[in-house]
Amino acid sequence: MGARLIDGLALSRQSRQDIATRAAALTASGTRPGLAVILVGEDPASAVYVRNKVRACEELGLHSVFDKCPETLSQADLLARIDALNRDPSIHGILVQMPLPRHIDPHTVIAAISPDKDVDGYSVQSAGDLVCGLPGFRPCTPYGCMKLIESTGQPIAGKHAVVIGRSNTVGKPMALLLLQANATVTVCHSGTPDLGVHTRQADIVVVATGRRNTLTGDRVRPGAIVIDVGINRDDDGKLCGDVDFASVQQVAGWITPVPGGVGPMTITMLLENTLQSAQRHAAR
Ligand SMILES: Nc1nc(=O)c2c([nH]1)NC[C@@H]1CN(c3ccc(C(=O)N[C@@H](CCC(=O)O)C(=O)O)cc3)C=[N+]21
Repeated sequence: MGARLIDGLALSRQSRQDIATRAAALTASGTRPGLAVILVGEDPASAVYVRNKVRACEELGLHSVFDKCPETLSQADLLARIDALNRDPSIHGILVQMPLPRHIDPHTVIAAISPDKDVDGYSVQSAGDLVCGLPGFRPCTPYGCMKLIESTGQPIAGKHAVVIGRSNTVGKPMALLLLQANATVTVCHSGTPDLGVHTRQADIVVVATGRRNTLTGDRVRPGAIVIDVGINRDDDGKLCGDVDFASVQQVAGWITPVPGGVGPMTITMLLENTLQSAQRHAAR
């Protein structure tokens, strides 16, 4: 048997077609959605992701600005660049790629982005909107995970969901989105003594620890939906997730691959948030 694959590339392709159609309509009515991406430094993985984001904008007909800054950029200079983009009417979304060099404080940088251009959903305002169930920007990775889970056609309400990881960017917002969809939610983390006790009860497992082989088949309930947020390299240098795909795939009902699962949907939801921001801007 084996799990059915949740194809993040196929779902991305469908969703991006829909975003492109809505973006074209908004552009025709006078507002072309625009995204600014700031990269500080030379981290090779970050360079790949940022390039993918800018390319996705171009493919969908969105306006994009790519600001590539040297590793030595001062925090004051970064804040000045953000301030200019905050006031630029052609820009509806601002993304500062993480991680930042050590001399720059990420919280200060996120707080400098105008809350109505926070398409990453990283600001305290966006986090508060999510906690309170108000409309606002949802963080792209957990937002994409929700779309991947929904694409199975299985109901979320009433299900037991286990989130492994508690980061501000993935674990915490993921738990809140699942809660909003009426799942019963357990959050596990590095201080959880026995992960399997929880994951064996789960109808849905989202793994976001950044560690290979966090979840193995013996800790999965037969038929469960497994979403793998991780991006790691195995001993051969090949891209792999946080899930031991070979063993989990034999037990689970559905599973996302790495690559081709959560990654492409993260970028798709960034485009969706940018479009929504431009729509809100046009309505004002
Ligand atoms: N301000 C900010 N916003 C982010 O959204 C953000 C960030 N910083 N910092 C880093 C993480 C990571 N992230 C990814 C997005 C797409 C893929 C992606 O497309 N992955 C492809 C593979 C790409 C490859 O070949 O390496 C896939 O999974 O199929 C991966 C990772 C966004 N992040």
